[in-house]
Amino acid sequence: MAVYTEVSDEELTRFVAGYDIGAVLACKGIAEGVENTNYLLRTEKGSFILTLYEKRVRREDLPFFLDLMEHLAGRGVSCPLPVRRRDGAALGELAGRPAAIITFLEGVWIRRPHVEHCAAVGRALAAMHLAALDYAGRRPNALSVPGWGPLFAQAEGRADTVQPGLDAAVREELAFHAAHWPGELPVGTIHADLFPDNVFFLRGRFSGLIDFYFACTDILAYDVAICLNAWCFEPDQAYNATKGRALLAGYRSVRPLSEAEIAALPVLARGAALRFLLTRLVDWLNVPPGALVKPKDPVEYLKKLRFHQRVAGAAEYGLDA
Ligand SMILES: Nc1ncnc2c1ncn2[C@@H]1O[C@H](COP(=O)(O)OP(=O)(O)O)[C@@H](O)[C@H]1O
Ligand SMILES: N[C@@H](CCOP(=O)(O)O)C(=O)O
Repeated sequence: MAVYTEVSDEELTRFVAGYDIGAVLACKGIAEGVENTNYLLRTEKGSFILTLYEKRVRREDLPFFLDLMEHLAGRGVSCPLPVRRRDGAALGELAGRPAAIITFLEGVWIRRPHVEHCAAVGRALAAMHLAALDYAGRRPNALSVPGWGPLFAQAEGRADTVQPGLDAAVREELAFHAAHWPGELPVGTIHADLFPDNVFFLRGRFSGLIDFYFACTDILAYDVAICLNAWCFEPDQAYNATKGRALLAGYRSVRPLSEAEIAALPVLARGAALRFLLTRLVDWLNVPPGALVKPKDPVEYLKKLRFHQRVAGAAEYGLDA
């Protein structure tokens, strides 16, 4: 359960009184997510998500995320909407943290995605990329190549306690990306964390996207690579090319991928694997005392990285011609 910050009844009542959503009927910590504190809030006007933004979220980035949700929803992307306070602000302060209330999205996330879910997420990702083309907000990706070295420094020589050889493996990979990261691919607003737990389905059909708190301005095909990692590996970390083919075909049915984007997929997928390996490693080694959170396994992403290192070309991801 990700609840880093407890909220007293008095604080909550005062906070919610700033909104036009009626009185609080119930508020429960949510047993999912690892980044922020989330509560399911029920009021006289319905169900909402109350989020208190934690360590990785910089306060100055919050308008980018909240405005992006409004922009996407306005362009027909199914995603939560920030609820505005009576004074018009989408962002407030609760228990010493920046906090917002967003609308509740109906649906559930899929624990064991099938091929059709991968196709649906490919389509949804491409639709999000297109809908965000005219989004004016810009946010450089703090978790791209220049950020990976400083992130790894937070594991301070402790990587081998998690997996022998991990320290050297990460150092080699950092050097590889410093030399090979592609520079000329189409850039736009990316979700950057579109894992199965951030995509909802209702009665078997795609119902929407959540959790835009890693969204940033970066290479669009990098977002595709993140999804290949998150959706197309089996629990034993074997790559499933049928799922990969479905995800890529779904994406390309909405937004074509250029030859350069396709050629770059193996490097982007390696980078995506390293990025999540690093955040998971740092989180694994630094669980805040008393926090109700289950850190995610970094070694899972080392295995994915090893797969991409062996890939000879993008065709291995299951690309149709
Ligand atoms: N708008 C929403 N509608 C419904 N459920 C939500 C919504 N936002 C978050 N949740 C629930 O909270 C969980 C954690 O949210 P998430 O944004 O992924 O957390 P984190 O910021 O820690 O990554 C989700 O898996 C989902 O169960
Ligand atoms: N998706 C990341 C963790 C952060 O996302 P959350 O939505 O699960 O809080 C990972 O799997 O490492």
